[in-house]
Amino acid sequence: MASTGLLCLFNAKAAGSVKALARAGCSVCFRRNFSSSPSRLQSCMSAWVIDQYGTNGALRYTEEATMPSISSPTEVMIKVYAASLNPLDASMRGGYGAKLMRLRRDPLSVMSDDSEFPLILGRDVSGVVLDCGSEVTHFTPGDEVWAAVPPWKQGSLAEFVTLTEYEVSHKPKSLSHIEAASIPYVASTALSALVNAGGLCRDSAANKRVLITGGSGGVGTFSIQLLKAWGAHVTVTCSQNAEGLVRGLGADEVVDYTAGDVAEKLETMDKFDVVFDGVGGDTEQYAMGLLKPWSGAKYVTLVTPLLLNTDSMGLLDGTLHAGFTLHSKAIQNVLSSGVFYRWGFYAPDGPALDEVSRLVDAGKILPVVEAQFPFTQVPQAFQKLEQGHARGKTVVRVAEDDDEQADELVQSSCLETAESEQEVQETAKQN
Ligand SMILES: NC(=O)C1=CN([C@@H]2O[C@H](COP(=O)(O)OP(=O)(O)OC[C@H]3O[C@@H](n4cnc5c(N)ncnc54)[C@H](OP(=O)(O)O)[C@@H]3O)[C@@H](O)[C@H]2O)C=CC1
Repeated sequence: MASTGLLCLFNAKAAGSVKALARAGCSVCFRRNFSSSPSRLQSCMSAWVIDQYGTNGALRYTEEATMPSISSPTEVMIKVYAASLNPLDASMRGGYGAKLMRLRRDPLSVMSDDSEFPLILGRDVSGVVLDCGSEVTHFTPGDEVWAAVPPWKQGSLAEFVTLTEYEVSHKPKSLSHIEAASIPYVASTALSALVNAGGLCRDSAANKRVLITGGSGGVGTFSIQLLKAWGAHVTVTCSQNAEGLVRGLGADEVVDYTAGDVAEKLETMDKFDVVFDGVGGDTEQYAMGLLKPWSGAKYVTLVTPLLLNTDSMGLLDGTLHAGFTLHSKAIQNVLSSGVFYRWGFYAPDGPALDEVSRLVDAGKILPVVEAQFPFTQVPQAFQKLEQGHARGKTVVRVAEDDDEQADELVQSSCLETAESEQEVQETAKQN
């Protein structure tokens, strides 16, 4: 370590604040100096990218990914501390949704050969604001933030990510970056689906009977807690070995879908106001019969054919086909039993995350981190994701906390000093 770095380190420590290191601009202590806008200092960053769609082998680590920049006055640049993985990341790595995402990224791309690669995956971020556009009003550099990165934007498996102010929220103070990164994407999805499609909200959910299928995964573990915080009665389907987890998060009733006919068991229960389906497939067949008829009850599924249709049929035909499927199911169900059939989707919503942040800091929502991996092991994190049977979330530590880094440096430099003092004493003794 350079002596100037050591000097900074001890001055900062003596001043009682290791963060003073970064403010003092002791870039020599760190791999990079993040205390100024990086857009002026560097043009490359570390990231995991894909250059083509494929299996895990398509993931490539590079230190030469293009730095994002603030290209509109409402954008915020974030230094990523932690990211987490969602099933969508593995699907997108394989090309799922490629046509629609490409159009959303760049509407002119359908008429050109411009490639979307290299593409950075990762939908959740917890980090620190580095730079803000001139019209950003809610954030300033240094703020700790969290966000769900829309799938059409470059993701969070990178040192930096740029989002619009509307997509970003202040991170809950009570959570570490690793814990915080486990929440935004599942929270944004659950909120969008439950509120916009399910018609539930803080003021209307009390005593509503809600069934969540797939309660042990990322969306499920968050939704149980959100609905309990809103006063709903929550029934969950999951495997037998996840019962303790979902009950611990507040589920009132749990049905083990691996032990016999799940539909039969659910049919013995009182009917539901909302079924929130994170499993799809057969669930749809029996879920309609579980809802209270002619009472405005809603079935909301996250497992929709929209992106599969646009991938296989093209944008126009795929969208029309998906729209036809949705409308025919919706009409059939509302006419036959007065229940509403709806699709739920992720939607970016920073203000909704502000509300989640308050619930987290009030102790009403806990992060459920099942596994965490260092940034060097992103392919292993994908392997874990693809094994399925999630019990909460898989998180990637993109950067270590500056305090921890500085403390480690302080400790190692103290060690170096102690070792050199010992050497001096030994040399003196020999002389
Ligand atoms: N439309 C949209 O915008 C979005 C859609 N999604 C989709 O929602 C679904 C859930 O997402 P997420 O929670 O992140 O996924 P996870 O992989 O985190 O969780 C899925 C959970 O479901 C459990 N499970 C599997 N089969 C069943 C079953 N038959 N009955 C009950 N539980 C089951 C799994 O555990 P085990 O196998 O051990 O039982 C696992 O705990 C995914 O299909 C995802 O793609 C998610 C986000 C946005």
